[in-house]
Amino acid sequence: MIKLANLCYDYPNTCGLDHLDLTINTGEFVCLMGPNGSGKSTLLRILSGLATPKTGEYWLRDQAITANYLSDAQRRQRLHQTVGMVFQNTDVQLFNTSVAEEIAFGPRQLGLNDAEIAQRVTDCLHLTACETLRDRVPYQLSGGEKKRVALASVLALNPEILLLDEPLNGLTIAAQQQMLTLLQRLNAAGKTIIMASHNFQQVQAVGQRFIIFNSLHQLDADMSQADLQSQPERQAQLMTL
Ligand SMILES: Nc1ncnc2c1ncn2[C@@H]1O[C@H](COP(=O)(O)OP(=O)(O)OP(=O)(O)O)[C@@H](O)[C@H]1O
Repeated sequence: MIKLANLCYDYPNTCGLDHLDLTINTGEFVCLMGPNGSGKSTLLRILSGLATPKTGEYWLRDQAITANYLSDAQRRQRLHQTVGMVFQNTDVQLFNTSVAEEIAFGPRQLGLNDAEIAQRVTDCLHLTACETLRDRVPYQLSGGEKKRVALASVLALNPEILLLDEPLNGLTIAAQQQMLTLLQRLNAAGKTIIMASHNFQQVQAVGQRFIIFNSLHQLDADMSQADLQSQPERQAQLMTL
């Protein structure tokens, strides 16, 4: 579904990703791990179309996602319908005056009718356990509530692929477990989940595949949950991130 070939991304003064080759198949639950600054967020930004690589290729099914492709607003919208992103800092994502409006925003941009929009809002509020937040101002919510609302607003577009940048940050252990349970349910329903996380303790039982970057912004390891379980040294390393 996703194929990256020899992909490099440079910021003005530093490398973001160095020669990445990666294939992610439909329905996988992938955890991106690695030290601070190793390139996890950069990869998510590229996958979501917010950044384009300097060199290399990004293919989504049989479509090359290039700067030229993304220069067209309709194609960008098509990508965002397929690939939804929950940002690390949810404040950049929440800008409407109520939670219900926040969730309705994407479907409205798609031109859905009022009944369809209302249905999606109700469904996504329910799915993310945000019903009681419906009329609240998103900006005034707690960190954990904001994460759930940001996820609800992304789910309202019904994307096939969900990208999440540190979705457990700032959540209590109970809220982390709720978030992971929800992501597992979405994965079981067919969504591909690609999640950057430092929290190996929590994600080790949930992720089916672990893609690990090193401090040189390179792919250090790519292993299944079963492979990882047989490598205590690697587990110990991930515990320190
Ligand atoms: N906007 C930016 N401008 C310049 N350099 C950046 C920018 N964003 C990231 N970088 C650099 O690119 C490299 C990769 O950063 P990235 O944010 O992708 O890492 P990360 O693995 O997500 O880190 P973290 O775990 O701390 O969130 C780092 O060296 C970082 O300093």
